[in-house]
Amino acid sequence: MYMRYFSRVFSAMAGPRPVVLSGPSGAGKSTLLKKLMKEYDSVFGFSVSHTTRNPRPGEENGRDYHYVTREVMQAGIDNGDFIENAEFSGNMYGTSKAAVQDVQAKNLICILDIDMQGVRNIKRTDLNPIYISIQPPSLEVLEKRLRDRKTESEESLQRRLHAAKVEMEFSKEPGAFDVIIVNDVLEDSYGQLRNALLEEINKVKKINMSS
Ligand SMILES: Nc1ncnc2c1ncn2[C@@H]1O[C@H](COP(=O)(O)OP(=O)(O)OP(=O)(O)O)[C@@H](O)[C@H]1O
Ligand SMILES: Nc1nc2c(ncn2[C@@H]2O[C@H](COP(=O)(O)O)[C@@H](O)[C@H]2O)c(=O)[nH]1
Repeated sequence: MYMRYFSRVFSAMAGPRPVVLSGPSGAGKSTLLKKLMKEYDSVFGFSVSHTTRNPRPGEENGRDYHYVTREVMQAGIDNGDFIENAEFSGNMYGTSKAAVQDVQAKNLICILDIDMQGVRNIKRTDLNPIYISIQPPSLEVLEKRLRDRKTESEESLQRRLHAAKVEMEFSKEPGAFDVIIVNDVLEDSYGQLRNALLEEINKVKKINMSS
């Protein structure tokens, strides 16, 4: 009930439509969204999620994630601070209301990088984002990318590959996503992502120019 009320407040603010990027771990979501935010730094803002997983080398608290303990995360969830949350590969993840609000307050397009549980939960709110699925060319390519990234233990990698099969099936459900991008050649995929968002990008640019 409260979640719906809060979401309605978001919609009523009538800023640009948020964007949800989802798809299997290792498909290339962060790679693509980093390119997008580099090219359009005054157009997009990243919704910084909370997670209980440890930071990877190069990741920064408050920029990539808010790294918290299970106790802190659970307390936030119980307090109603999150729009959605999920358990993924042995860790908790969630989008706080503040994370989205911070971006929307700047009139930027808010990008959420979330798993399929997050997509299902966001669909129950009035956030009304554009849903984009980033898919790998195949499970074999995905495994190679995840192994080459060298961020996962063998156990975590196997969990992520298992989840990936479910995520790949989910993307085929009618109406699950507005756009599906198979991330094979990075520049091609990036072009498709940019095209899919061009209308929203131009809206924000226009608003920024007139203010
Ligand atoms: N088109 C591509 N061709 C080759 N390698 C790619 C391509 N896109 C991404 N990669 C590489 O694949 C790996 C996984 O990409 P990335 O970390 O962006 O995936 P992700 O979907 O954000 O994963 P996670 O959900 O686990 O954060 C990275 O090492 C990245 O450099
Ligand atoms: N439901 C949510 N999923 C999230 C959130 N933040 C990230 N994610 C997804 O988790 C997996 C793993 O991410 P990683 O950084 O550990 O590789 C990936 O699919 C992300 O999209 C969130 O707030 N909610």
